Amino acid sequence: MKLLPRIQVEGGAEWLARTATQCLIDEARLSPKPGLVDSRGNGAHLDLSLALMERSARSLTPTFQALAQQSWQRPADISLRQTVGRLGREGERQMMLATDGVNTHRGAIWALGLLVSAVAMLGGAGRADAITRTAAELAILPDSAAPKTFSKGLRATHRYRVPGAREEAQQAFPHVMQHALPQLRQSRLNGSNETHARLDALMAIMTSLTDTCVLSRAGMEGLETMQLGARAVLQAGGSAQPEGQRALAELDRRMLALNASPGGAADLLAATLFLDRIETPYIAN
Ligand SMILES: CC(C)(COP(=O)(O)OP(=O)(O)OC[C@H]1O[C@@H](n2cnc3c(N)ncnc32)[C@H](O[C@H]2O[C@H](COP(=O)(O)OP(=O)(O)OP(=O)(O)O)[C@@H](O)[C@H]2O)[C@@H]1O)[C@@H](O)C(=O)NCCC(=O)NCCS
Ligand SMILES: Nc1ncnc2[nH]cnc12
Repeated sequence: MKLLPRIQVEGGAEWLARTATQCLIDEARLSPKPGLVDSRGNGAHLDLSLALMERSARSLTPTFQALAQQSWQRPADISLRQTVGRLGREGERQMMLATDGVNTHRGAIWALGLLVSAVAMLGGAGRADAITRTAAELAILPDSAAPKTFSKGLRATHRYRVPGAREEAQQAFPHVMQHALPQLRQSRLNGSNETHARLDALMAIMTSLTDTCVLSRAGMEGLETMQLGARAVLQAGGSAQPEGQRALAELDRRMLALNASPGGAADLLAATLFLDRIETPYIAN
């Protein structure tokens, strides 16, 4: 009997890590995604492939597991923020080792890492709104050990005066909670299959995210192309409809012509799939 809490932590952490990894793999395989790596190919990327994305996702399971173990039933305070930051950076190192130095999942480690920690902080369960609020409590705490380097994302948020990955988490993931999760579930209710429902959820994120990957590669023209194109897909009834499929193919063509890839939106789709599974775990296993 005395061992039960320990078993709960270990079993819960292992399940959360496996689920987070699977959501990264599901996101990578989902097709057709505009500009992104998917089952068809490399999208706008010269240095990425589906095999590399999957290898990267698998390299992150121990990071997610450690995040869950260390966060179990702990409050959002500086001590936990430091632990999560250290584990997140160690995860980035593992990812770079697995990919020979290609940045596949930096934004995903941030978003899913915070969400895995938040579920654990809540004792291994919880509704999506409580989880994202808890993740935000952690994300707004100062990261004293952060390197003082200027990342591509930071440069884009300053240049275009827009929010990026940091703000998305600090605001409790509005693109997941207000756009992607409702769209995922509405498309399922409308009778769409899982692939179309997930593509629609991705479109819902892309209608308004200021994705710093797109901004870095293709500027404001790329961002507007992404947002307008995603709106056109949803206005045509979504990716299950022939007109929506035509709009999606057109968006893919335009994103490739601009060398634009919405890596941040892809990360938030993985985060959406994760929260969806936490709320309905029978889908996952
Ligand atoms: C706070 C951090 C997220 C650091 O953020 P920052 O903006 O300073 O740094 P970036 O390195 O740019 O990483 C941000 C990544 O987040 C994704 N993203 C972009 N826009 C948004 C958005 N609006 N909302 C949410 N997420 C967003 C995106 O990740 C994806 O793209 C990556 C590939 O990007 P890039 O390297 O630019 O690649 P290419 O365009 O292909 O480059 P080239 O080929 O042209 O060279 C890929 O990783 C996707 O995941 C952004 O890149 C956070 O990372 C941090 O502080 N971490 C420290 C550790 C920590 O505290 N962790 C705690 C939780 S575990
Ligand atoms: N499918 C994908 N393609 C390119 N970059 C990504 N970042 C996260 N998922 C991605």
